[in-house]
Amino acid sequence: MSRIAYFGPQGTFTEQAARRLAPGEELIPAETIPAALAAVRSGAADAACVPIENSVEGAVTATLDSLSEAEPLVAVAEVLLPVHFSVLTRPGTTEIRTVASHPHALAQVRHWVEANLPGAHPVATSSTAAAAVAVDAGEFDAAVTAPVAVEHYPLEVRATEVADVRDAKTRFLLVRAPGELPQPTGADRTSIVAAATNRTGALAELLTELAVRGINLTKLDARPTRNNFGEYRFFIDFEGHVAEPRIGDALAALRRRCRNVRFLGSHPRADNGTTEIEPGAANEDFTDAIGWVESVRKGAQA
Ligand SMILES: O=C(O)C(=O)Cc1ccccc1
Repeated sequence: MSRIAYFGPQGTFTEQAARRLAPGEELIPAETIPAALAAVRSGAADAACVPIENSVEGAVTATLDSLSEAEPLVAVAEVLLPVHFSVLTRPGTTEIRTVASHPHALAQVRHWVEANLPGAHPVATSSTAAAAVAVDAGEFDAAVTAPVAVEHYPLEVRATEVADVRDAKTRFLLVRAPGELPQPTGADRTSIVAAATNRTGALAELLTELAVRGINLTKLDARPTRNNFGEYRFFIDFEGHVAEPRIGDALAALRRRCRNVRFLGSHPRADNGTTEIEPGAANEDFTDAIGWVESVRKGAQA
């Protein structure tokens, strides 16, 4: 059985994602996202499940930052979960003055809280389930949690299906130490983090390397390197798998162009997205073109 570290404690959305991505495996809760990833780096876990992107709040920056630091890890699978919340209190609570949750959850229920719990103060906790733990301990009055949290903590459900934005979704990754990659499926996602050189047009050049090969971006985030003010790393997701000639060609170009490129994985997409390929940018076009250059070099044809 594999050991899967996940961003816990029990009852987080990430635990639900881990159950979907690694059914039947041993799940080990970690208190923070960096701790879940550190468990893989130290060998305490075989893989980790972490949130990466939310349809309302955007990137989960703790995940981006931890993936760009320390030993490289690669994403091997992803799952997309619908996100709506339950509001839990200690049984018998009459007055709600504080509402605790993960910042991504608080951001997604702000209007609901204003309308339904006027005057209640939002308080950030490390995860939605950590908010349930804190409410159970009497630290706060209400927790905004995943629906499953009530099965783990002795709290009462005050509201369900709470969400300012309907159909919000969060994408979660299963991350491992580098090793054998998942096979390409034809509907894959590749992720990298690149440090562009610090000069005019560097990011545009980097993106052009993808654009000229007809590669469709699915996400772009910038995060500070934390070393020099104004210096950023770019986290780029795009359609395709590194095993494909067109993607390999683009990665080789980025490797030439950038100060540093880290490969963060190629794996099947969970959003049923199709891969758009521009005319002249299909794998066969790349293979054919490379073959043609080789034959020109050998003097076989011009
Ligand atoms: O705190 C959790 O339950 C998480 O897994 C992170 C999160 C928070 C809000 C929406 C989706 C995921």
